[in-house]
Amino acid sequence: MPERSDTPPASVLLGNEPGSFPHSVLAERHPAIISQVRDSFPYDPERHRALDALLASCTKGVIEPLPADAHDRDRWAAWGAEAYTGRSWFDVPWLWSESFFYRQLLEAVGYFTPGPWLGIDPFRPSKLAELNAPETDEELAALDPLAERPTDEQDRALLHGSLWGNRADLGFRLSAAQAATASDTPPLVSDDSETLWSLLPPSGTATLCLIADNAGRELIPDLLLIAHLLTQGRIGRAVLHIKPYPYYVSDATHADVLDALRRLTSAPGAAADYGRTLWSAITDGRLAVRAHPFSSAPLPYAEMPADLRGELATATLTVLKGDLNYRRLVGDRLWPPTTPFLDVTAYFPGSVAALRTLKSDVITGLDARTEAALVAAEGQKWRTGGTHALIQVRG
Ligand SMILES: O=P(O)(O)OC[C@H]1O[C@](O)(CO)[C@@H](O)[C@@H]1O
Repeated sequence: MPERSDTPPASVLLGNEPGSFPHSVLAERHPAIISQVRDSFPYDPERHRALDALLASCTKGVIEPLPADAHDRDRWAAWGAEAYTGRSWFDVPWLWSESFFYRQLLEAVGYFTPGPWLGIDPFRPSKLAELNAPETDEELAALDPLAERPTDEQDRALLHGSLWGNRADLGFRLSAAQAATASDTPPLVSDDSETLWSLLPPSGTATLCLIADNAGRELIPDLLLIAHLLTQGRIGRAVLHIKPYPYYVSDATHADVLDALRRLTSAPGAAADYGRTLWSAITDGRLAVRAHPFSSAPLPYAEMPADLRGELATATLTVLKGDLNYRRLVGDRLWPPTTPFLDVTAYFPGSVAALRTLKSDVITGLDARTEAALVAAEGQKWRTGGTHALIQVRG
């Protein structure tokens, strides 16, 4: 059972308010993603017809059921599909709507259907383009001078690399944390990194669960951070939670982990050392990769199943990456920004940290002065622009 919190729940975000960010995601972003997917591979007419049907459904229609023989139909029923089928995508919880959209998109392209498209990730071309971009080379080259710096600087740079990587911007250059935003408000709106480091002393015994977000230029710095923590003895073991199937365009799957590892091991200089550290940690069991079905559930983590709760309870620290995981961690609700992070995560089965750039309206744990400065400088744009970030920890 979740631990009690005295904070009354705020309203769950829906997508039915024109002009709001959730509405724009459903009304504009989802159709654009369907177009992008159409162009990613030479899909056959049947796949195009299924994409046409999904486009009509998600813009003007209602939520359709999964096929009767879908392998995960019962799971989605337990996650709410029975209650939401037949309703407008805009009138059910936004988190649910968005998550089910990606499930139906995979249905449309035959990802789960025996045949030629089985297991073909429609987002793989864009993920690979990002992984192989010259910017990634530059960012990996920055690891060479970093290797000469004192350990505490490396700690900080790699933590910030993982944090800002969520903006698809590897930030392990030491200046990243000071980079100015458009309004000159601080890039980090909340910074509990000292608590985070205090939870991982270099004793070699800690277990880290890292619940990953995006592939490519976010996953690379996540992996670098894990390699660094293992090398420094701040952790003895890590479990990397990834998605069981392609999700939210760029979310990391096991194939993406393997692509990222190969990218590291084939790079020149220090990057390859990190790659080899990770490769041997996987082969000797110090780094495990796990694709729990709940990783792509349309539900907050407060509703996580008992097996996952048990697993996270044994971790020294669980780090959740990214915006979507943050929404799921604190509940996808329009909290007053000063709602204590400790209250809304009181249910979590162990120490937990969020590393997130701000890309949706949900926010907790701000002090009143920070919130006032952000609003004065940017109105409400700071919530969704991706130019601000946070490190929040419940020890
Ligand atoms: O990759 P991240 O950081 O989880 O961000 C994904 C975010 O993108 C959106 O899908 C649309 O902007 C948000 O709903 C979601 O929170």
